[in-house]
Amino acid sequence: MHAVGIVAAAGSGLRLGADLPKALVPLAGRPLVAWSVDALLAGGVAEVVVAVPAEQRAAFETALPGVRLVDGGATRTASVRAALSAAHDLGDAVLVHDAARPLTPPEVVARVLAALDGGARAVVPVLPVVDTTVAVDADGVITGALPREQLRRVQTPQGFDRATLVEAYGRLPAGAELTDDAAVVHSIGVPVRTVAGDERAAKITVAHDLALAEKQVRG
Ligand SMILES: Nc1ccn([C@@H]2O[C@H](COP(=O)(O)OP(=O)(O)OP(=O)(O)O)[C@@H](O)[C@H]2O)c(=O)n1
Ligand SMILES: C[C@](O)(CO)[C@H](O)COP(=O)(O)O
Repeated sequence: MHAVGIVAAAGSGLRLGADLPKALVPLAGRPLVAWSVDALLAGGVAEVVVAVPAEQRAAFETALPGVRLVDGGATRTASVRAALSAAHDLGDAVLVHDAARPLTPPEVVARVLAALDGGARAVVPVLPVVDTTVAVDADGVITGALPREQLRRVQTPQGFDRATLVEAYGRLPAGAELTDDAAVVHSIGVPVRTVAGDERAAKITVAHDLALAEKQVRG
């Protein structure tokens, strides 16, 4: 199976609050996006396309020499759509990954690829929910507890049969924004399988996450 990786790296990282785009923020001296590209390649992806903020393209070319870059969009959905258009002729599988998950172990990538190889059209890595999880009303008052044994936290990379992902994005209305790519294929009725995720694949969202990742790298 020839798998192409798409790395969504065009976000600004408002919640992290750094003075450069989140994907370029260094972790142990290397930009987050470089770690995430390497994770995909180490796990068995053959080549990678990275969606970057158009106005920062030169900085990304420096951070990722020789890697194919495309201009991302205003939302994650738009960025993945742009990269998928650029990559649509490549490979029979596509793995979509967040630049913000730099320490994803290669085993997670390999598990996603193995499930695709086994015939799945859509695969996501997941983790159990470990806290009591509740719904609240507009005033923040709990309206009920959710059955956490049925809930999962969804990570990336998310893997797809290429034709399925292309069709799902093709049928998604322009301007629609979904929080991940599994939701895009689910919206056209494709079953999404799950494989085990990994706590080390945590998303860097706020400064505390970056501090934890630094500790993880430095041991
Ligand atoms: N227009 C966008 C927005 C997000 N992303 C990417 O989607 C991933 C997950 O998004 P998130 O962690 O929310 O990143 P940001 O949107 O940059 O963060 P924030 O919401 O704090 O600004 C990131 O790797 C980010 O670069 C993207 O490619 N294009
Ligand atoms: C794609 C994702 O990482 C799966 O958990 C998540 O939906 C991204 O959410 P964000 O709000 O764009 O960080």
